[in-house]
Amino acid sequence: MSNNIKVVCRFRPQNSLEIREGGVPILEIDDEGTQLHLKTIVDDVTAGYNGTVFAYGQTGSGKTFTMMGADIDDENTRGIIPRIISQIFDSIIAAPSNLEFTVKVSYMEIYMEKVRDLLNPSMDNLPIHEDKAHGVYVKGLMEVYVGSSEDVYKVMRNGSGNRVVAATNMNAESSRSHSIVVVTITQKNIDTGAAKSGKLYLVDLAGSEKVGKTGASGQTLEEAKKINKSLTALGMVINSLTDGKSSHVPYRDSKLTRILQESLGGNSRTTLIINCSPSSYNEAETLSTLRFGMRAKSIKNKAKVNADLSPAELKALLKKVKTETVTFRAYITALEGEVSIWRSGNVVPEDRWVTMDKVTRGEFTTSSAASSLPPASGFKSPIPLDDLSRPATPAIVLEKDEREEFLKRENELMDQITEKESELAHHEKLLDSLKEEMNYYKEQELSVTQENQLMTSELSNLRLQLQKISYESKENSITVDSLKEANQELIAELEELKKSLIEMRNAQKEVVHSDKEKKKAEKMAQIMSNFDVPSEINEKERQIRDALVKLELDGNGLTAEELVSLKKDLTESHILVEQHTKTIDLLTEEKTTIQKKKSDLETRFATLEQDYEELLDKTIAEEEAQVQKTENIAETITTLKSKLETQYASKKENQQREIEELRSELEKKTNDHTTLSNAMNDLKAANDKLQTALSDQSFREPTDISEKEKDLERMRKTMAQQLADFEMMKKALMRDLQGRCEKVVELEMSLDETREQYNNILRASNNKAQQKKMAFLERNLEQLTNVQKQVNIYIYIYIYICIIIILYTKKKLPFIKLVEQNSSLKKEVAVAERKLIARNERIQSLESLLGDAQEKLIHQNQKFEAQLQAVRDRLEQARTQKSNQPALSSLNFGRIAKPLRGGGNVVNVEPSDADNKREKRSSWMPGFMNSARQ
Ligand SMILES: Nc1ncnc2c1ncn2[C@@H]1O[C@H](COP(=O)(O)OP(=O)(O)OP(=O)(O)O)[C@@H](O)[C@H]1O
Repeated sequence: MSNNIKVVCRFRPQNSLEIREGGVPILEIDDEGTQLHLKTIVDDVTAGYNGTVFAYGQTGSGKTFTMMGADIDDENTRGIIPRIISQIFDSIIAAPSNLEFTVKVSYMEIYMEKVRDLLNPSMDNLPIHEDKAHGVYVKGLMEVYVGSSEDVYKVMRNGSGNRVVAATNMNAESSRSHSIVVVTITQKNIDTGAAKSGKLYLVDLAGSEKVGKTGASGQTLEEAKKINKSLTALGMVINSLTDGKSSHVPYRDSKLTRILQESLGGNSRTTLIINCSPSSYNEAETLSTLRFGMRAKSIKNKAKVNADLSPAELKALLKKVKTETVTFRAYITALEGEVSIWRSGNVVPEDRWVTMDKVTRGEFTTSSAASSLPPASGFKSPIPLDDLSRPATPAIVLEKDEREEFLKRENELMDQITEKESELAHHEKLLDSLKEEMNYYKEQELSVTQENQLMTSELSNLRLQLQKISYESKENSITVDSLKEANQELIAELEELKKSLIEMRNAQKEVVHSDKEKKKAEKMAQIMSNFDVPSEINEKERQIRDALVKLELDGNGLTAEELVSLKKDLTESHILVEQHTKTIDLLTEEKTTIQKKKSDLETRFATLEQDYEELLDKTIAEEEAQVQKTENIAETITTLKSKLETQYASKKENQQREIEELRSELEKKTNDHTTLSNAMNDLKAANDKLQTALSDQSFREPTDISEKEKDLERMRKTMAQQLADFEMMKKALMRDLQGRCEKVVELEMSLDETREQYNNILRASNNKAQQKKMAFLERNLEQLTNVQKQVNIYIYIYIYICIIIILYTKKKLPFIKLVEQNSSLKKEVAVAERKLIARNERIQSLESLLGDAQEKLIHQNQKFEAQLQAVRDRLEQARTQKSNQPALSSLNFGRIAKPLRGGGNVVNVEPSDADNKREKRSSWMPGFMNSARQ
């Protein structure tokens, strides 16, 4: 019984894009035209018919919205598929209780012209097979047993998550594939054993696209091309089915049409939903879609119940077939008999012509048929040998065996094609990964090249630097040499300066010495003027001498008493003189001590002077060092200053103390001198007295003159002796005094000198001045450094010119020139050799560095490759695991068949019962991990 494809149309409201593009609604739908009931198709499928519902339309027209709905869990917005599923289970519940149902669900998509199992996405290129028992089916597609709508929803949620969608200008979530949900319902009458099975294809097609509108590019564009190509193939199939002329229907032109072969002109009750946009913006597409629907509407399908007969029915059928066979055999035999008569040239009267009716009525017996001739070759049975309920592919009529053979061969070829495709895809992937790898290596190579270039430039920079440094070092060594020479010159100059300084100092010393002498003389004169004692002594002496002379002249003038007293006086004088002598001794001792002290002081002074000299030298040396270092100048100066201050203070203190001591000694001496002068005065007075007494005596007692004369002579001699001694002592004392005074003057002058020197040092060590000096010296040094080369060059030029002049005069220029050139060349060669050695060393080190870097790179590459390989292995492993345990972890319920009993009872399959039942239904076996057809 033929049945036309039902076509319904759904218009969605205008979307924001259409409104933005100025689209306006181009149709009106009345209230009654808004509802669609698809319960009939559900009943058909549960009754054993195949059914198909598919949505067709341009992209964004609402196909997915129609088929799946906005929300599968929302009663109001869920689409046709969940509603149909729900109705299927409602129908099962409503069915008689002697009917047992099983429901299986598969979910696939055709993406980029490859069949991909959405419940086991690793299977992304499944082959399409066809055989007599199953018709067209996808080999290896997972089928999940479900027991309720919820189970189906779960499966669908799972599968929908694996669908390929992408955003286009026309749809934020555009399906890039045709998705097909297959629900297989098997019904078994437990009373009769009769079974029926119906397949429901719920198809959400990918939308046809105008690339200009969708803005597809890259992968999306590739997808669009494939989508449009398969939709064109669908259109061609529909055209072929409906134009009434085509003998061939191109189902095999696309995977979509091949899978939907039964739905289009075959064993299926099909409903096509046309999804359209109401907007003028998509007017052309809407019209085209509507035309597609119109054409599809005229496709005639031949749906039949897919029944598995019960044993009784099969027996009856067998009996019937056997009877028919006997009849046909008799008919054939009768016909063959007739044919043989005709062939032998005889004529068979018309009333004897063999007909089926006559055979059925028994007019021709089997025995008579058996005696007839065998059938002629090329004889073909008029009985249709194939089940023509399914569209014949290929169109040419084939023998049953041939057709089976053809399908078998086709299946094999399909497997091979799929295998090749998978292989191709694998190779493409490999190619992609290799390309990626190659790109990576290219990048690496680029980076390495860049690095190499960098390193090369670095190397050349380093070489340049090396050359520069070696050149600079050479220059520096020359500079050092010239500086050394300059230094030596300066040292010599310094020596000369020192010498001249010493000379000047000596001259100055001499001048100072003469000045000193003068000053000394002046001072001495001044001091000595204070010591005018000798005149007094001389006076006394003169008086004594006069008295003596007088005594000599008037020898008898003294009395005995006078003489005694004179003697007494003389004795006293003698004692006094002795005392004075002692005092003089003491003074001499003191003088010695003072002299010693003086020498000590002189030594100390000399030491101080030496210290000063050393200090001065040290200061100069330090200054020189400071000039070189220009560091810690202030500190050094401060230290130096403080040192000098301390030294000066201590020196000053010592000298002050010494002066004080000398002054006190001088005072003491002055006191001594005063005492001595007093004693002299006393002595003078005593002498006077003595003279007086002597003069008196000379008048009164002229007797015993000779004795007295003798005594007097002795006394005179003694006194003269004493006087001589005294004079000597006086002279010595005066010398001593003079020496001391000289010393004092010298010390005072030395003190002045030291002070002056100290002031000089202070002036020299003055911070500001020192800093200025330092700055000056620094400037000098800088200038010296700056002009060093020039100076050196000038010096060299000068020396060279001098040498040339000298040599020229000696007429040895050419030879010397050669020698010079030779030596300079030798030097250059030596420098070049050294440079070369250094450069080679540097190159070697850089090469080793480069080698290291390359090694590192190779190592990294190897590491990366190993990592990549490991990742690949892991990926491969994961894929294998996934394919071995296909997506069932989330779909555990699908591993075992869930028979449902009509009336709403779920068949309670206890393990043992189930085993018993499974003996009858191999597809329900517990070990049935993947119910896909193999
Ligand atoms: N009847 C409708 N009422 C309200 N909105 C709708 C309707 N039909 C579709 N839409 C909305 O239009 C947009 C596109 O719908 P959908 O994704 O179903 O289109 P499609 O035909 O499947 O597109 P494609 O072929 O690109 O996959 C969605 O946002 C959807 O919610």
